[in-house]
Amino acid sequence: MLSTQSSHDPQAFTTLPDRQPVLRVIPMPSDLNAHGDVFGGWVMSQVDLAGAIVAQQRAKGRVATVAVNSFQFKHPIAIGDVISFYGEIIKTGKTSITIDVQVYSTHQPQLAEAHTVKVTEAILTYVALHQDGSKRELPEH
Ligand SMILES: CC(=O)SCCNC(=O)CCNC(=O)[C@H](O)C(C)(C)COP(=O)(O)OP(=O)(O)OC[C@H]1O[C@@H](n2cnc3c(N)ncnc32)[C@H](O)[C@@H]1OP(=O)(O)O
Repeated sequence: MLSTQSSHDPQAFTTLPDRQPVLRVIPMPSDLNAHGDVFGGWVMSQVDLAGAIVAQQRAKGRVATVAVNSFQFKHPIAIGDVISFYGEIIKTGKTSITIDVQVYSTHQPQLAEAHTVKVTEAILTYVALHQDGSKRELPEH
């Protein structure tokens, strides 16, 4: 049976951050696991993309993911939910950029009873690359 609720727990309900998301997508039926919830690997892929968008802006060019430092799935995502990804730089080094990615799921956004739940938190590190794939120093801001 397909899951149609992100979370039944009103205590988990929250509001979206007051800033633009990096990415906003709706999962499709092909993104579900055998139990009808959105597959964790799909979420990880979208989180990697969202973090990479922020890292590329800071690096002013190509980056690669060097580490997934932490990843927590806090609540399931249901098909049809609108998933919003927010990314923030929390650390930079000589060649690396560490991004905190927060993921929110909004159920039935078109209806008055819409609700939003924070579903995932992750921290990833990216490295700035030359076109040949070797690492490079981050540019000044
Ligand atoms: C969106 C995508 O591209 S997904 C693709 C999947 N990712 C990839 O294919 C990347 C494969 N990896 C690589 O090509 C190489 O490891 C590179 C080019 C990214 C890095 O080269 P290395 O010689 O290993 O780099 P090095 O060990 O010096 O680390 C580079 C930086 O990453 C940081 N870093 C390396 N490993 C980690 C880690 N596990 N956690 C956090 N930071 C790390 C280092 O601290 C360093 O940061 P700094 O320069 O800001 O001090």
